[in-house]
Amino acid sequence: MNKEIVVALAGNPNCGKTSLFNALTGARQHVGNWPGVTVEKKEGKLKRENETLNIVDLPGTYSLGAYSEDEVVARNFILDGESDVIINVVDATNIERNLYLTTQILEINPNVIVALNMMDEAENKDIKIDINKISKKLGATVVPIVATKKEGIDKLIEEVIKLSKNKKNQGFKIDYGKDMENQILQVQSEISACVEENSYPLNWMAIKLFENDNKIVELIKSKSCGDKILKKVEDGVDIVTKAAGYEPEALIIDKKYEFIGKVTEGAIIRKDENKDTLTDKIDKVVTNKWLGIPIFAVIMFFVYQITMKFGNDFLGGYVETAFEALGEWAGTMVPDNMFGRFIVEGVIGGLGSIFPFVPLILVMYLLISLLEDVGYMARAAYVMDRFMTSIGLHGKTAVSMIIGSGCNIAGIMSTRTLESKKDRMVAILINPFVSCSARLPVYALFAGAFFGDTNVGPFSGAGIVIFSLYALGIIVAIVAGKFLSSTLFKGENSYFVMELPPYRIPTAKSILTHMWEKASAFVKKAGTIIFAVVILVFFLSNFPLGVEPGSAESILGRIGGFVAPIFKPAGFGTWQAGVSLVTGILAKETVVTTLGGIYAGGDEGVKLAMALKEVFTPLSAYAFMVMNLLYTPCAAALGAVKKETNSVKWTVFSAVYSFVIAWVFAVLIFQVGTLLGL
Ligand SMILES: Nc1nc2c(ncn2[C@@H]2O[C@H](COP(=O)(O)OP(=O)(O)OP(=O)(O)O)[C@@H](O)[C@H]2O)c(=O)[nH]1
Ligand SMILES: [Mg+2]
Repeated sequence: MNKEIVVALAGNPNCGKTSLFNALTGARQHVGNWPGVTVEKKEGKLKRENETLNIVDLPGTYSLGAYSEDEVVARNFILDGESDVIINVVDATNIERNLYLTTQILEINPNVIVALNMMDEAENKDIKIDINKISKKLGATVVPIVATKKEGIDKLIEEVIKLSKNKKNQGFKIDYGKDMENQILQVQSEISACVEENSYPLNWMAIKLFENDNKIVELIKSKSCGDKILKKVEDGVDIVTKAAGYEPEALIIDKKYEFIGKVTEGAIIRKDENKDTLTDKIDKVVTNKWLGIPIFAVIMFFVYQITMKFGNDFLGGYVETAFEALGEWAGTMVPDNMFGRFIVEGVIGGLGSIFPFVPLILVMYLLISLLEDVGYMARAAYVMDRFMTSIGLHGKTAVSMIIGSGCNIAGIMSTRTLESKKDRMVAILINPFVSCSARLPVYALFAGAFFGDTNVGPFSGAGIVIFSLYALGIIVAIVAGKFLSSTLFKGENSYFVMELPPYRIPTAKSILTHMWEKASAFVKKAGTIIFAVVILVFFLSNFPLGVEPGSAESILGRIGGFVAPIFKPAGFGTWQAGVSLVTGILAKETVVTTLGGIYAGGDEGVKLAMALKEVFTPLSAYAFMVMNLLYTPCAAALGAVKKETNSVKWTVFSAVYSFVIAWVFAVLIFQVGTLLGL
């Protein structure tokens, strides 16, 4: 049997690596039109005749001198020589800058095929590229592709297999000039004299030492004669600095760009370089200093309006009717005993209370992935970013918050792009305040019941309420972030300018893929954790045997009764609300299924929304929604906090401090509201 060919996909952020990965392997990894979407490596297989290619999608990186966790993943994979061939994905509209990484990769591993991606965009922009010329001067095969349309993929695979059978050992060398080369040689021989086994090419290690590359410096330090080598480097730095007028670190970068200049010279012809593109024109407005944030707010306002009107009132209505009919039908079919009630009240009542909200979640995801794929979300992150940097928070935090508005777990994971540990901790701890899609059903249920009939002009009152919660979540996150970073996580402000991708017309396929992903993720969640909670709630509300099912005397009632007093000052001190918040920690959707399960046990045919109107007022309902917005993250999100912080202490902190903040807000809203006579 043939050995698998390991192929790494490396390239700058947002150049289309994951799109290519999906095209090669048939996977459905998340693609998004902004930098930093992929934060960990993903593997997939591709079979071609009698070859098996093991393709590895890596996070994007501008260079191999990486600092943030996602970049380190890419860097280590390339440096550790784990791949037979590296496909270096290069954005054809931005070749010069992308080639900087290419030169770095080639220096460590000459087995590189350049996949010149986004050829369609280059064509649209009238960029003419002489591929042969570039390929020849670079000394690597260049294959033009369009990852999203699977163009050029076959040729690419062919070249990869060809190279894997005929691997190069050496071959790429940039001339750093006489003085520099001389010093590199000397350090090189110093290394070879005393470091017995070398994991990397000597020449490369010497260059990295002059580049002051952390990892290699550390590696050398760990050797017995490390100090001697580093002294040699230090001397070399002085000599080169004197001769060249500037430090080797800068000189090496310079020479790389000089090389890139030669590679691209006469091979790329651009038209109208100074003309403002449409992207520039739109950006002047949407990233405007004063208009940026209001525009973002207006867009999100409409997202929640459409979500409520179309997703909830329109589509959700059908699902609800279907489940009601199912419940009625099942009611006539099942025996009149515990089992029958389990089916009708437990399963259909419980799960049936959440399914009408599925279209709502999907519509929101549809809108968010549209905004993401078009490139707007990157602008939203950019304007929020500017604001957050201005109050002393790290920029990339905004990106993780925007990703968190789909799912906090993804948001928390995306903080891997933050370089400083302190910034990252802050970003992780505040992420759950940003409202995620799992909390939407809770809002939709309550906002629909209490504010559904109030319209403000053409706008849905429930939609406005939900938008206000989203905005509140972001504000609380920012304030908490400011607080944490000026108390527990004091540190230097790191500066970061976000790169804006061009606007792109999203493909129907990518949007549908997102939808499909979300829908199947939801079905999976409904079939596992949510279903488990539904069953648990049913049994706990029916035991001990002999009590009135779903009463305060049941086990469920007693658990709820135990926590309920805490929420009395917030206006929802019922055992039912209390217990739903407890189960909500398992998965936020189960707040709805728990209430559904409990109130389905009451009067025949009473709809959940009706039942809630008996026990909540609009004010206490709003306080309850705010509680849901801000309190303890769900178990899976806490799991992500644990994984990313690697600390039980901070995970517990995250669970507790958000609960306290949520409680304070809920109580304040209820008490102040009551004083105002609401
Ligand atoms: N027009 C066009 N768009 C493309 C092509 N390849 C990728 N894209 C788009 O470019 C954006 C980025 O694609 P990704 O595949 O997520 O890029 P990536 O390199 O994995 O990005 P990171 O994981 O953030 O580093 C998405 O909006 C894609 O739809 C292409 O060949 N042509
Ligand atoms: Mg990616």
